[in-house]
Amino acid sequence: MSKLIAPSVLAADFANLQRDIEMINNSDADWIHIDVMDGVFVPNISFGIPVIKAIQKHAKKTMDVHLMIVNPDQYISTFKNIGANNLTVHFEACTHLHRTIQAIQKEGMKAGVALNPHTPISVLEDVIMDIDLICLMSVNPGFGGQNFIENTYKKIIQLKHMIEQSGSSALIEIDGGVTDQNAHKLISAGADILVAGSFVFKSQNPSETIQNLRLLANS
Ligand SMILES: O=C(CO)[C@@H](O)[C@H](O)COP(=O)(O)O
Repeated sequence: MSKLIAPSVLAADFANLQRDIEMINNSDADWIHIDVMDGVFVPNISFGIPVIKAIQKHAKKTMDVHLMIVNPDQYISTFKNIGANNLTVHFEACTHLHRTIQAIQKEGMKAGVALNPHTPISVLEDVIMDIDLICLMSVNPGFGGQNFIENTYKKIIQLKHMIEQSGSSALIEIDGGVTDQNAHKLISAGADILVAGSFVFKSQNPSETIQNLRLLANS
């Protein structure tokens, strides 16, 4: 399977959101990554339902929605209705994680589980067969533009091993501090999807940057 690039619109220009979504549509990007932050689970607030509805009107790529919120269960059908294809919740925010995964899949979406940098991958042992996507946070969630945490490589290797041993088909997504300096190494360690916000949107030519990341990921 070819490796996927998911630009994170957290770093887009919100005053020109349609332009930036169309840039993603016309680029080599595979998914569009959408970060929802509630100011409770993480110390920042990003955007919510009305903005995602506006994104849906223009987005032509898979909408990969990452919830950094407490009580995600109460919004699952709402996110389905506004176009989410993948819905990722945080392990640290879910009391009944298995129930949450089932509820997401029942709505016809792919279910993802995200782990904060301090959370060991061993917490996924009993749900690994049930999830479609694991998002390893390679920065502390809440903000774009942070430095990549090097310990992530070790976690990718451990997770890849767990996936192979179990026979799970879950994909590994890396989120935070992804650049052209670490993209190839992340894929070599076992990553399947790279989320990149600042590196794409703060570059001179975001479309070319996406193309370059995709080449590096698949080289
Ligand atoms: O979830 C998050 C941050 O909490 C990410 O999706 C960021 O949007 C990644 O941004 P960069 O580190 O690539 O700027």
